[in-house]
Amino acid sequence: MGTATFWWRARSISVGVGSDWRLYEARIQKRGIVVSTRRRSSSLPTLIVSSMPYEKELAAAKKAATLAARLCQKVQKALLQSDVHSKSDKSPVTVADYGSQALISFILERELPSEPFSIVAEEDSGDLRKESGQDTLKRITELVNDTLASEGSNSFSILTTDDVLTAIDNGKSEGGSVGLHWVLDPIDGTKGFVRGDQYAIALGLLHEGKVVLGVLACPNLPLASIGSNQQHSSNEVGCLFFAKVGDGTYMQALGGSTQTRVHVCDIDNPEEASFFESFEAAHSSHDLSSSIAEKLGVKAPPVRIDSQAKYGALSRGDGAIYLRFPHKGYREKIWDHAAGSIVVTEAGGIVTDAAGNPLDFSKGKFLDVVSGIIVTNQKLMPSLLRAVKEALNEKASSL
Ligand SMILES: Nc1ncnc2c1ncn2[C@@H]1O[C@H](COP(=O)(O)O)[C@@H](OP(=O)(O)O)[C@H]1O
Ligand SMILES: [Mg+2]
Ligand SMILES: [Mg+2]
Ligand SMILES: [Mg+2]
Repeated sequence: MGTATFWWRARSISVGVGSDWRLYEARIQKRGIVVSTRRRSSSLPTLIVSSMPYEKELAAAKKAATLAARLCQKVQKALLQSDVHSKSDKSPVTVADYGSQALISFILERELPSEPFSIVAEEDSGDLRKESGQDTLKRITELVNDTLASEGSNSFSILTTDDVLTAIDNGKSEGGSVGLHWVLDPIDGTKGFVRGDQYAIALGLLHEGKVVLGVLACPNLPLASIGSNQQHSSNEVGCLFFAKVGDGTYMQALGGSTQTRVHVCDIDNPEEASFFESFEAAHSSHDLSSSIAEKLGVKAPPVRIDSQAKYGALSRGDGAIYLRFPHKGYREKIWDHAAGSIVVTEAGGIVTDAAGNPLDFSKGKFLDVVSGIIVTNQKLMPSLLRAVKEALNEKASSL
């Protein structure tokens, strides 16, 4: 008889019976749990169970977001007026938006062939299927193929215009509280992108309605801190933030390989804190956030930048607070917060609505929040919540 042995490591459990497992091995991989059975011809079985949750999903997401960032950088450099389209909500949608969505959808499906594939994404192919969209569709297809060719593999696929439409429309999933769903904003901060400022490629993964991993590619974000009063000799830009549930948040240079673990700042005195908000006053009330900042005693002026780059910057301690108060009637979408929120929470921060409730990503594409979204570290959250409540009450009584 063989002996039974248990090994415990940080994230794996191995149960072994017997000592020689050279002759047979079968692996079943399901939802990040690797189960291996190994036996030798004399039939002593060995069962190894190790948990590496979402490891391959994270690798695929980083690859997809990095390539999409390359595509977006190319377009932003050569941004032509004709690349800007108008959708019913009047937000500019660029060739890069569609190209990024098609590329990410294609790469995720290619890299994870054994998994059921579902993406909740911002764009759909409606306009590109019209006669008037044909030139744009050709341009997108060329861009996607050029980017795939730049991946360096000899056997890259060449996508047709139909393949591109199909890849974009993979993003029609409704999400929800059951199973695995990718959540994609192919360019978050489209207005910043068109202006030549900050934007992000934001990709998250939901499992049973909870965000379990997130990747944020921020091609124009400096690698050095952007907090107020910071001066750095390096002006290198391009950051990739990524986080997996229980594993912390990391940052690396886009296209680089050295990763650094990041943490939110540990300031507990609001007078030393600085805060982020949207560049666009139409997306978030600047008046309300300045009233909150005043109540808290924040001295520094707001840092206004576009996109989920704010979550990334906060996760590495560039600023202490992010305030977002959309104007009446606006409903938040999950792709604007899924990746950013896990990047911050895994770095030690807290993301809630204005009433202190955690964000609920399990209800489909909308993210219904009370009044707005607030983000900060553990120490500042109680006083921030008090200031938010006071400012909202004052606003309500002045109406
Ligand atoms: N009226 C509004 N209020 C709040 N958010 C809005 C808005 N109109 C658009 N947005 C969202 O704000 C996002 C940009 O965030 P930020 O203001 O932090 O830069 C946009 O993402 P897209 O650029 O992906 O469309 C869009 O989803
Ligand atoms: Mg948009
Ligand atoms: Mg967005
Ligand atoms: Mg977008």
